[in-house]
Amino acid sequence: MRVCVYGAGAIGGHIAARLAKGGAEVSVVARGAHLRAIQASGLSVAANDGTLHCRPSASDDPAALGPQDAVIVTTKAPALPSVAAGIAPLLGPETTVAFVMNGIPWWYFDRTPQEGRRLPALDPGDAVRDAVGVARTLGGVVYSSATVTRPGHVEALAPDNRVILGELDGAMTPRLRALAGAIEAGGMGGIAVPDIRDAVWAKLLGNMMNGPLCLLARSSMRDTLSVPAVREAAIAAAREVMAIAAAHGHPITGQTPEDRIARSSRIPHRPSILQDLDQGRAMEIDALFAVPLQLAREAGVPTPVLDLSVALVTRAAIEAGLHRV
Ligand SMILES: NC(=O)C1=CN([C@@H]2O[C@H](COP(=O)(O)OP(=O)(O)OC[C@H]3O[C@@H](n4cnc5c(N)ncnc54)[C@H](OP(=O)(O)O)[C@@H]3O)[C@@H](O)[C@H]2O)C=CC1
Ligand SMILES: CC(C)(CO)C(=O)C(=O)O
Repeated sequence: MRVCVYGAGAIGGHIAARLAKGGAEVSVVARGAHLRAIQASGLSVAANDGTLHCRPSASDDPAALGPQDAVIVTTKAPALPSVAAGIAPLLGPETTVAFVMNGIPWWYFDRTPQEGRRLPALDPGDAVRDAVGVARTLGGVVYSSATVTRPGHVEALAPDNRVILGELDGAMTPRLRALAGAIEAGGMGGIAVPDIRDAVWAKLLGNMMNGPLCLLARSSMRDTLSVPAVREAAIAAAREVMAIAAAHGHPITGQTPEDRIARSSRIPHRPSILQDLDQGRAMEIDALFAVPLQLAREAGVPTPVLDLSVALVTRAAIEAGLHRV
């Protein structure tokens, strides 16, 4: 299977290495010093089950990589317009494109009773929709705590490593199973599900519970959540996310806020949105925080803890020049 990972940073680098380990023919779109390091020495991932190393074809020009069986997009949400502008050479008539990212996705209302509704903050001018098309699109969510530690090197040491994929209409199609299987073959969970929106909300629980608080504390999940008052705020935020998800028909089941916080409290990872603030990169404020809170307002769900924490981190992002309203 020919698979290109578009935006092979922390998460994309980890997925690319897993795909290569599983036997897929992998290429990556990357840029800058990270691209040059991959071209020169390959991609290394320090994972919980050992170090992975692969030598994918790598370029910042998708035309150099050509049409694929599948493309996995793993950029940050604010980079999606650049993906829309670049992706055409990777697409053949049958190419699947999986968006494996955090937050509410641009395709959220497609193939639902609200078909036709758009989320302009997530896909300005319908650029991704027009470039990729809904028919090719798979939704995706990833559990992994990953960081690019230096060009060409990713660290992803936490034990929970899974990619969850789904068709937008819930069908369990051969292309969905094939891509999940290619990831699974590399030793990372590759799970095909019939309701990817449930998985989107379950993942958002972690991002909304931890993200704003870690941003305010400028600290890892483990350090931030070690403070009892902060842990209480995180539990309150998690309850708010669960209420929004349930109000939109995607109840988060099988875990309590306390379970989720106990898991996060063990991980010395700086959430990727904090890594963006650290490194001066555009922040995923809309996908992770603003759009979910817009959905809360629409459903009449009160979210006082998130309202305050998100307002503060949005201010910080604007002040840092990493977000625009
Ligand atoms: N890191 C983590 O632990 C987790 C992250 N996520 C989610 O996964 C997604 C990816 O996050 P993460 O891997 O951390 O992000 P990274 O910033 O590490 O990786 C994204 C990569 O895409 C590159 N990129 C962006 N646009 C282009 C382009 N047009 N051409 C070539 N390369 C491009 C970036 O380059 P450059 O650096 O030059 O901008 C960067 O290397 C996000 O939605 C995030 O929220 C989900 C779970 C955990
Ligand atoms: C923090 C984590 C691992 C889960 O909430 C994440 O998704 C991120 O770093 O963006």
